Amino acid sequence: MEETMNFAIIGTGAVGGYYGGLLCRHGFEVHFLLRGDYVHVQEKGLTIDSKDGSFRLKQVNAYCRASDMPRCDVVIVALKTTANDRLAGILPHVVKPGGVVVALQNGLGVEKTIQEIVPDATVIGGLCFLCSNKIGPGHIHHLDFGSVRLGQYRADGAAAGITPELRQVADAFSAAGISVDLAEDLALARWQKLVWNMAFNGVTVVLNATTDQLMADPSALALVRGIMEEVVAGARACGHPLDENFIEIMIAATKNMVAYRPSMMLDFEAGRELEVEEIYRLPISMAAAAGVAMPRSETIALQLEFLDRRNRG
Ligand SMILES: NC(=O)C1=CN([C@@H]2O[C@H](COP(=O)(O)OP(=O)(O)OC[C@H]3O[C@@H](n4cnc5c(N)ncnc54)[C@H](OP(=O)(O)O)[C@@H]3O)[C@@H](O)[C@H]2O)C=CC1
Ligand SMILES: CC(C)(CO)C(=O)C(=O)O
Repeated sequence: MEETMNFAIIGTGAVGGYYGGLLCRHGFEVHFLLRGDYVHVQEKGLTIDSKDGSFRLKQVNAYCRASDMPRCDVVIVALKTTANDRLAGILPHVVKPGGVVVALQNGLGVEKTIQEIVPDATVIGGLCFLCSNKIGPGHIHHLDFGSVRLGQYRADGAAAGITPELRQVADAFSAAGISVDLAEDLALARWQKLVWNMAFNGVTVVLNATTDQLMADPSALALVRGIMEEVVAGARACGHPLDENFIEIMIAATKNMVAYRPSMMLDFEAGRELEVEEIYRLPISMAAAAGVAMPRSETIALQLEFLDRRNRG
């Protein structure tokens, strides 16, 4: 499959536009599904401003209807999770029999949703360590980082190990210049990423402060740390043994990071719906079912829901 592997990008925004753009630039056949930017991208292509080297793709395969797209070997889902209710009308049209779907999204539960829609597909989860933003029609600004951790989904939540499909997708990403590492246990990797996302995505919105401002203030840092402790406890109760010193690793990494607005803060500022369900509600309810309460995270989730409703009228 590798030589002729073709890709569909479902949601050509900060993540889909960036990684899809890199795959396309490398020479892979890539088909982009768009919404608001369709006419612009069909006429003018995609522009990627990147700290690793900017580039323009003058002509791309652009679509506004999934039913017009060819079936692809690898379908990359890069919608906001708030749009995942659209996937049932999209994926059955674009996934080749025996194909692979890669969910490049934050939070929990996204692979389960996808597997239920396309039961015969191999489903892979992708965790993006990326700072990217769509700043105009077909115009992506990649600010920092860019690596992806890929792991294969299993419905029972057990570690799937490193499968041939996982390697094939990783090889294609690497060939396109994307830094990839492989997770033997996708569920563990998703909880690890939540340690950062549950602490920073919501708190930056609620306190209207960037990551560096939170790190510099003892009260905000105590809140961040407290949420991280809850996530580690929740993960452990759900059978994913996160190490206690993982928190210190995340804190140290954030201290060394540039002042940053996580994707949820960017969504809030742009008036977009917040990904509260997958980043907060699902982990909180899974931890509760396993006997662990997450009171700080619950409070942040309630505040986010209020702010989100008010923000979007
Ligand atoms: N941005 C980042 O740096 C990071 C993001 N993530 C995660 O990645 C995921 C994707 O986020 P991101 O790329 O930032 O989001 P964006 O909002 O930038 O991109 C999503 C794209 O999906 C498009 N879209 C929405 N609904 C449809 C539809 N029905 N049909 C076709 N296209 C549609 C949107 O179109 P339109 O342009 O019309 O709105 C938009 O361009 C999220 O889960 C996020 O949390 C994770 C790490 C970092
Ligand atoms: C961790 C980070 C910042 C990406 O690297 C992220 O997941 C987000 O912005 O939501």
